[in-house]
Amino acid sequence: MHKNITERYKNTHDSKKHTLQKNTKIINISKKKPQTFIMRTDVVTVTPWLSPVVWEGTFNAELLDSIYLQKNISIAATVFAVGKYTMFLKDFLLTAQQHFFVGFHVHMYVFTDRPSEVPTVPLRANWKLFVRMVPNSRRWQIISARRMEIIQTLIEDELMNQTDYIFCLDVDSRFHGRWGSESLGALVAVIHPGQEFTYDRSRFPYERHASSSAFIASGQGDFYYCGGAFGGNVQEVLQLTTTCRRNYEADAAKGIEAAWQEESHLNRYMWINKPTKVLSPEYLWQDFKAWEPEIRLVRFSGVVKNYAAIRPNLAPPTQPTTK
Ligand SMILES: CC(=O)N[C@H]1[C@@H](OP(=O)(O)OP(=O)(O)OC[C@H]2O[C@@H](n3ccc(=O)[nH]c3=O)[C@H](O)[C@@H]2O)O[C@H](CO)[C@H](O)[C@@H]1O
Ligand SMILES: [Mn+2]
Repeated sequence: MHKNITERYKNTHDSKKHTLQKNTKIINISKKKPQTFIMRTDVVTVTPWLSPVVWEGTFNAELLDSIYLQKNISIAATVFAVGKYTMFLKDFLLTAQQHFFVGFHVHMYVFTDRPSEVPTVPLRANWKLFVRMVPNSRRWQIISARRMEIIQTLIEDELMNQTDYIFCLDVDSRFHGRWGSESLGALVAVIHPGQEFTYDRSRFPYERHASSSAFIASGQGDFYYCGGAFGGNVQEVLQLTTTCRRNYEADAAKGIEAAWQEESHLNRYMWINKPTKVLSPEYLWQDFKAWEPEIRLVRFSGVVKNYAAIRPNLAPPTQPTTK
């Protein structure tokens, strides 16, 4: 791996001025793209547990691709389109072709109760699309939360030892910019766009009832992460989905549903098991929000939708958040 990278960049080095020690694995690319290494100072770029927080301007996409392409990795993605949400599939899939892991092996899993409504879109050469049946439900909360169980089963039955990474994405969204190898990590969370990333954590809409297994006490927690995009390697995402599913079901058996369903359980999980990579809200913005000054590029964004028209039961979110 290092040999090829070194070769790729060796022409950019002035070997007389920058002599690398024999066999060194440190590659001096700062001469080629110095701007890559001027860290952003307007945003958090590393967590207190030393995981990177990925923003435009903090990474070299070409270098990262050259590292990961050599590994011949495969990436699975899941997207659920149950009931009327099939209307979002076309734009989701078309824009994913343009921006999501371009050049990599991508296996896209579409879960739906209406397979006849899955649009036919031209696929890139190294893409595969799989359509899987799932039941509908009378409550959108259950459709959303059951994703954890279905992803757990998918990994157990099909992806383990076959696929390297998986990302689990909301369908009511479109890609607008690169989402690629910079996002890869063992356990990957995305900072929720609706929660101003500068907020005090006491204002985050974590589940605040101690009776729920998604409970996070006031003063605790790191970031508020979104349920609409998360991922990692298949082993880690199996742990995550298994735990969130178990906790969601344990709550349900007690008649409890956390404030934001599986998103609340995901936040609890990510607080206990720190993500090894955190993606900025560039990786899930919302179309109705103006870009904040910190947002230099929106990569993936939720479309504006009429909740009452497309959800099987009611209703816009009732919580006092910007979700
Ligand atoms: C941006 C973001 O992080 N959004 C999260 C947020 O609300 P959202 O308002 O984004 O939730 P949503 O309506 O998009 O539902 C989540 C997802 O469930 C699927 N779906 C839902 C309803 C339905 O009738 N059919 C269907 O297929 C679909 O893939 C959708 O994208 O909170 C939800 C749980 O409270 C989820 O955690 C969402 O991911
Ligand atoms: Mn959504």
